[in-house]
Amino acid sequence: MAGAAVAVLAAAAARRNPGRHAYLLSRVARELHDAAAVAPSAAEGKAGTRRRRRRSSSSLVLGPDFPDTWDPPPRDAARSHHPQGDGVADEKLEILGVGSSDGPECDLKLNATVEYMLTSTPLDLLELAPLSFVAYTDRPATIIDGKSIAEDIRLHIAEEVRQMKSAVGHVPGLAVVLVGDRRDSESYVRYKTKGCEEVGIKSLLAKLPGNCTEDEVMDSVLRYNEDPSVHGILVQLPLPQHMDEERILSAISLEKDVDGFHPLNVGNLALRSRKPLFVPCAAKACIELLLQSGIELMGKHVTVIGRSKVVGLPTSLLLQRHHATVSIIHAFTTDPEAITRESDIVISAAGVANLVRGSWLKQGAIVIDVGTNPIEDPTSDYGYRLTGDVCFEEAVKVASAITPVPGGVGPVTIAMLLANTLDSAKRIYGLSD
Ligand SMILES: Nc1nc2c(c(=O)[nH]1)N[C@@H](CN(C=O)c1ccc(C(=O)N[C@@H](CCC(=O)O)C(=O)O)cc1)CN2
Repeated sequence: MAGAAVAVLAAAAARRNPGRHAYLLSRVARELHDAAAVAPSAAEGKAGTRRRRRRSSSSLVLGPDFPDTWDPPPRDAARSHHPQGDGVADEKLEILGVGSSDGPECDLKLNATVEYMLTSTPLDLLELAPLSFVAYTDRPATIIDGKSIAEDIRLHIAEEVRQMKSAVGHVPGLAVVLVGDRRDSESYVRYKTKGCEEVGIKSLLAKLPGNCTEDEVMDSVLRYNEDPSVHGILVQLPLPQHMDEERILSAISLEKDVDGFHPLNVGNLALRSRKPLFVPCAAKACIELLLQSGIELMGKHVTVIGRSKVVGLPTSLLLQRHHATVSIIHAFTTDPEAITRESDIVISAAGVANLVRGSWLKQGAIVIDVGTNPIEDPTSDYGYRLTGDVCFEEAVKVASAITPVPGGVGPVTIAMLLANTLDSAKRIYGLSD
């Protein structure tokens, strides 16, 4: 909302409710401040450089509400994106053969190396190239720095939490239900608790043994539903096999469902005429990373790999709300490479290490890697390390922008959870914009 419009609303609300007055005025100041900030694009600067970003508000994340008329889309929106310039004519490309191999990371063999001076567009080149060849540019992709984006978002949330505290005397509260002792789940819950501490959100944890009953989990959820100091509730997934996940997630109060997994929130995300109260955090993180990198979604061909409730499904629904053309790839898809090779943007949430090879990508594609897969690594202190779904060392040579693992989608996912918890508390205290 424009700063001036917020100012008018703030003045009107102040007459009705002086308690909101100070809060809304500080929001006006922030809106005006944000309006002056320049939204960066991946085209600007090198990865990792600190710069001011405009945070995408919840309504921006849900996408613009345009009707489905079948007029041709604006030309700009449909053009393919290359953050480091419009097209790569005259750019030197290395054409590398791909075959079986002893490559270090992604089992890549380079059979032949041919250098071309490219005088046409990358697409033309790929059409001319034999299928078994992949074009690698000598200009590596921009690395989208999720850690730094998450840090900016947390600073913004911390400021809003302080304002809430002085306006209504309360801070947002997040309750987590953790069942069992999976090491990965325990780490993710630790990140969530630490994130809460950093921004001033109160966190509560119900830790239950893996052999507890479904009703004990339900009791924790129902207790948090009734607790007025709790504005967000999540049940860490996966739950042990013997539990009915859908029953438990449906028991979370719709107004506190900060993971957005309640069937009504998922349904409202799927229906374009409706607004869900919450959007799942990883899906929101993918869109946030793309928008903050200045990447246009309307009219783009985006392929989502995976269709889980946690990432793939909500991401594909959210992308449609942004007017992207969405392909969904899953374990039964025949020839997934053929689909990804046609895509402007590839978002992978398959949970399979190094599934997406360089040869799966179109030159200049944007790659968002949601996978965090543990793979054996005797050189690491833990005996394993995390790797994404995408073979980074190959993809970085083909893509124009890519998220790393770790340090890409993960930290922004946690930041989105904090943002959802703040939004929930604002809604409950009548402080929403
Ligand atoms: N109730 C939920 N359960 C699960 C969700 C979820 O959103 N809600 N998502 C995943 C796990 N997850 C959050 O819960 C999650 C996964 C990974 C990260 C993250 O920050 N990863 C880091 C690397 C982690 C490391 O080094 O250990 C990164 O990518 O940089 C955050 C959250 C399944 N369950």
